[in-house]
Amino acid sequence: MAVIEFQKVTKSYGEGDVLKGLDLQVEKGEFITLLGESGCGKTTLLKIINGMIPFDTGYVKIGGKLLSEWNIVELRRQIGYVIQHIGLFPHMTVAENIAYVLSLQKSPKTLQQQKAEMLMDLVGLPREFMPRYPRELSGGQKQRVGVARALAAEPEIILMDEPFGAVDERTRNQLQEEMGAIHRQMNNTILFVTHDIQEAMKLGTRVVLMNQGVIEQTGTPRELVLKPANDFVRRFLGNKGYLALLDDDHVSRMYEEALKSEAITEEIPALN
Ligand SMILES: Nc1ncnc2c1ncn2[C@@H]1O[C@H](COP(=O)(O)OP(=O)(O)OP(=O)(O)O)[C@@H](O)[C@H]1O
Repeated sequence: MAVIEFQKVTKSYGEGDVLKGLDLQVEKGEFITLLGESGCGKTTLLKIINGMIPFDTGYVKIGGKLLSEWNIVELRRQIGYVIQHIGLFPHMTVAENIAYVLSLQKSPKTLQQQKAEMLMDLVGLPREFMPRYPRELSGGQKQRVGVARALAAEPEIILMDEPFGAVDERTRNQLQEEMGAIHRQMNNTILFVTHDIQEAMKLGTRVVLMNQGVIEQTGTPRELVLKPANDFVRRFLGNKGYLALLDDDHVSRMYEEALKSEAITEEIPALN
């Protein structure tokens, strides 16, 4: 059973449809990267999932249950949400921010403390940061707290909207590595919005490439590059898709082999 299911979903903010009959099924444990140009509807899709934006027609199921049947507060507590400017609570310490959902659930203080410690280790934050306030953290550290906070209630689904867009490149790379490791360890279902091809290719077990409210292609990074569904995909990825794949040693080796094999050489996009 799909954890998230969209069937012919449309959404308009007034003029024209921003989502145009979108179908998407996400299985448990997938790391989906939602890729596409600014304004193509990525954030809208994401916010429909946690009920922050209503849709017009079609249906959406979360955990097999129609969105309309969910108690929205309960739903949101089961879905972690991480955004670019993370919105940590400024008057709460790092530990309190991380344990926020647990405190709402009235879980015992000792458990909150243990959970916060475990999550700080997981996202690579030194424990001595626990009593600090958000204003005393760097951008990358704030994002780590944001990720830890989103993980605290052990949500099945985590939505991430350009979470690493505002940090420097080195920190961004580190955060990407860590997110990949967290996903491998926790095996939750992640939907991650980005307009950065490199990031989408690096993180996604499956990439969903959107364009003006429709999905042009979904597939593994490799499938998108080797078997682009249409000219849009081919143009969008261009050399960047190919080069992003080459960043991964393993895929790079597969490519070397593929380049030697006449059978699929033609499917590899030209590098000029
Ligand atoms: N509340 C709103 N009212 C009116 N139009 C909106 C609203 N929110 C989004 N839109 C429009 O809907 C379209 C899709 O927006 P959305 O934020 O989903 O795109 P996106 O792919 O996430 O873009 P970006 O990468 O720039 O964040 C855009 O044209 C945007 O201007």
